[in-house]
Amino acid sequence: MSPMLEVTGLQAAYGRARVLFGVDVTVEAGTLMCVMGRNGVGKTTLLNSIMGVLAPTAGKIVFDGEDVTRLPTYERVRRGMGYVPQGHETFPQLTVAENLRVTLEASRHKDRAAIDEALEVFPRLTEMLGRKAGFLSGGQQQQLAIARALVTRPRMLILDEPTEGIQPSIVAEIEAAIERLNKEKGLAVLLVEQYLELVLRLADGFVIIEGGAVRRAGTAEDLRDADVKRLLAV
Ligand SMILES: Nc1ncnc2c1ncn2[C@@H]1O[C@H](COP(=O)(O)OP(=O)(O)OP(=O)(O)O)[C@@H](O)[C@H]1O
Repeated sequence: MSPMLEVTGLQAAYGRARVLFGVDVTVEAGTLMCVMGRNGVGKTTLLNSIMGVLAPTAGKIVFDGEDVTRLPTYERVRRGMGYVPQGHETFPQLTVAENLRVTLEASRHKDRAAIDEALEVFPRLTEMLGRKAGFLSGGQQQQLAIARALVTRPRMLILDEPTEGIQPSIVAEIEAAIERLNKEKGLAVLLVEQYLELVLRLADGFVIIEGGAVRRAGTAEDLRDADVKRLLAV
């Protein structure tokens, strides 16, 4: 079986400032892989490069057997890569329902049932369909951001710190949703996450980025090693 996502030798830079020097990450179908590392090591840069938001300077990105390295972001989304960027981005002036609808209209399938499927994962949003996204709490906005990605019916979810700065009760709901999407619905997940306990519960594997490359990789169990913890310490 070929991997769902295979990233090899990925390099990225902002002008002359090089951030990634050759990152390799593989996500097998149906598994949850976590990307970790201290602040500013380039985790967001990695996800943006994988999605084509940022053009990598070298390397290859293969999604479900197809080389997508040169495809625009929307073509990657069409092929089943669902992206939830850092900072729970939504359209603040639109209602929850409108946020989901514009995503559906931009999707390839345009099947309205996808909105109900996404709401089923986050029932709390069902009570807020008429509310403007800008008036939701941070945690609810994060749920909406994930729900929007789900409306495209992705085969893989790419999530950038979905629990960052979010109240604990909603963090638990978001964790449960990610777990269900991965374990029950079989979605592959690539997750940037600093919350170690959550990673220990959900991840099949991890990579730690340092110095622009993968410094350590292993199973969730290996995250308990003292030297791994040292690589994560701020
Ligand atoms: N648009 C940009 N222009 C120039 N430099 C940038 C830009 N975005 C990020 N950087 C720099 O690239 C490096 C990696 O940033 P990135 O956001 O990818 O790290 P990160 O690991 O995701 O950090 P955090 O955990 O704080 O989100 C940092 O030194 C950052 O200052």
